[in-house]
Amino acid sequence: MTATPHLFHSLLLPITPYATAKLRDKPHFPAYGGTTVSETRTALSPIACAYRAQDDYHATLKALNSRGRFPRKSLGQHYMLNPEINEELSRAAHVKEGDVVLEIGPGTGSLTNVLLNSGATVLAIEKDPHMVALVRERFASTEHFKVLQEDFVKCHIRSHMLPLLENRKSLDASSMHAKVVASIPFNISTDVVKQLLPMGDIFSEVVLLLQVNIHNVLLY
Ligand SMILES: C[S@@+](CC[C@H](N)C(=O)[O-])C[C@H]1O[C@@H](n2cnc3c(N)ncnc32)[C@H](O)[C@@H]1O
Repeated sequence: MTATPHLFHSLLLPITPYATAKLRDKPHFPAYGGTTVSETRTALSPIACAYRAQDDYHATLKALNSRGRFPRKSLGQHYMLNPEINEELSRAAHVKEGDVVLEIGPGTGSLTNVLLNSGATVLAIEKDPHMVALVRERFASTEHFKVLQEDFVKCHIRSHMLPLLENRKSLDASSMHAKVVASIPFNISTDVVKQLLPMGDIFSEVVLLLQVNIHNVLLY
């Protein structure tokens, strides 16, 4: 079966309020500087605000500074400072409990955090070894996260995804497919799309945040 992946950019769904009750039941992942989400939540109310605040401008800067890192243009390191967009990306792919999600370039892990909180298992491919170390440490407490230090353009994504999906053969047909949700490095956008297009047998949903001009080039 071959399905054409869907690419979203400006077609993201309208922003809706957070499902705070759902978040309360989700596992808590360590945030930067040793603070845990649960600790942040007790200090702040409502819960949704604490959750949002975790990956804002200051948290991202703190995470990068903690490792002496600065965004590198050569790696397309533009970090998401608006947590609502990450929520939108996850929602556009209908990410739910039990899904297997491929993320390309997790960076500081802001989108990863949203995907894990939705109950997904996330396989992330990150080229920068410093960011690999950062997210590996951040999500060390969960078995639902794995990061590989690889160049996505060169990696054999099929061989990474198939074992994850094999484990789910006993489940219903919809769980035989994985999803891609990523805010991708702009400099490899075309290569990423070319690599994903023939993989409709593996991915049921592909939601990528693309630069506007690249989106146009791909459409016309
Ligand atoms: C646009 S940032 C997105 C970071 C994060 N998802 C966010 O929204 O804040 C792109 C990320 O992809 C990584 N990256 C760049 N080139 C890559 C490649 N060829 N393969 C895998 N990851 C790459 C960068 O190091 C960076 O972490």
